[in-house]
Amino acid sequence: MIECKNLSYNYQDFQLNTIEVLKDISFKIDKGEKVLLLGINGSGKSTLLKLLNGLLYAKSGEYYFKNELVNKKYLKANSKDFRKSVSLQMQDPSSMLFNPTVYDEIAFGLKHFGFESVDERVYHYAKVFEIENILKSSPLSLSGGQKQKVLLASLLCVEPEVLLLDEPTAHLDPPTTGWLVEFLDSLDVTALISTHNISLGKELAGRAIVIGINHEIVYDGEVQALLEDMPTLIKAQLVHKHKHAHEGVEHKHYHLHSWT
Ligand SMILES: Nc1ncnc2c1ncn2[C@@H]1O[C@H](COP(=O)(O)OP(=O)(O)OP(=O)(O)O)[C@@H](O)[C@H]1O
Repeated sequence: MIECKNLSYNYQDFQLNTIEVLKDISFKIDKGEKVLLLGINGSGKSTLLKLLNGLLYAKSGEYYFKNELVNKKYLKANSKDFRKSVSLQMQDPSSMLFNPTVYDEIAFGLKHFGFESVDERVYHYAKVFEIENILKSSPLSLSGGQKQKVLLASLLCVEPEVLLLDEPTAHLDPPTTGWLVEFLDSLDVTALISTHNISLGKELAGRAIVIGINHEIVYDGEVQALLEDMPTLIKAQLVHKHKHAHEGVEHKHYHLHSWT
């Protein structure tokens, strides 16, 4: 479904220095596969998701979607189909909510992509995400968790084939996080899910891709094997040290659990 071959990307800072953020990234994701995307702050996860959503173009290397090379020419010719098929949830939900009401927000994509029974679908997804009571509210007046739910409802209602999720549980409370994890598990969709909450790893996906501190892939394999691979976790800085006591003896050692 998705294939990246030797993708690289860089930005320029305000002094026009080149900043490498993705180096020689290669992987394949099959249809229906759910994959975690892990890496420290600034390792390049959001940039990779934007490349896969066609918001950015690779500086070198190739990106194939359903065996088609995704470049400017492809996107010009297939923009609508591609946008309907590949949905990106950006890290900050506020940056993606622009309609006057929650109802309009969910209906927007449905109307844009020519779905029938828009009203019925909006109410269906509002029910699924338990946001029926805020359909008339302005998205900007909502809490972080409510915004996240509205955004996910507006993306999922057009039934994308690929979901690119950038920290989908970031604004959610523990019960809503649990609900979302189960909900994603129930979806028959291909997904690449960026998260810092490694403790949710096994619930979210079977496979993990880890981008290391040098912006290269340092691991691509089973989540469970990664969780048992302390040298790789330390190398990619996916574990933390903090002080705590066992039987009254205070000490520090590496921990995998999330802080949240
Ligand atoms: N538009 C931009 N212009 C210049 N530099 C950028 C831009 N967007 C991101 N960067 C830089 O690229 C690097 C990778 O950023 P990116 O957001 O992809 O990382 P990330 O792994 O998603 O981080 P986080 O876990 O903090 O969300 C960072 O150093 C960031 O400062």
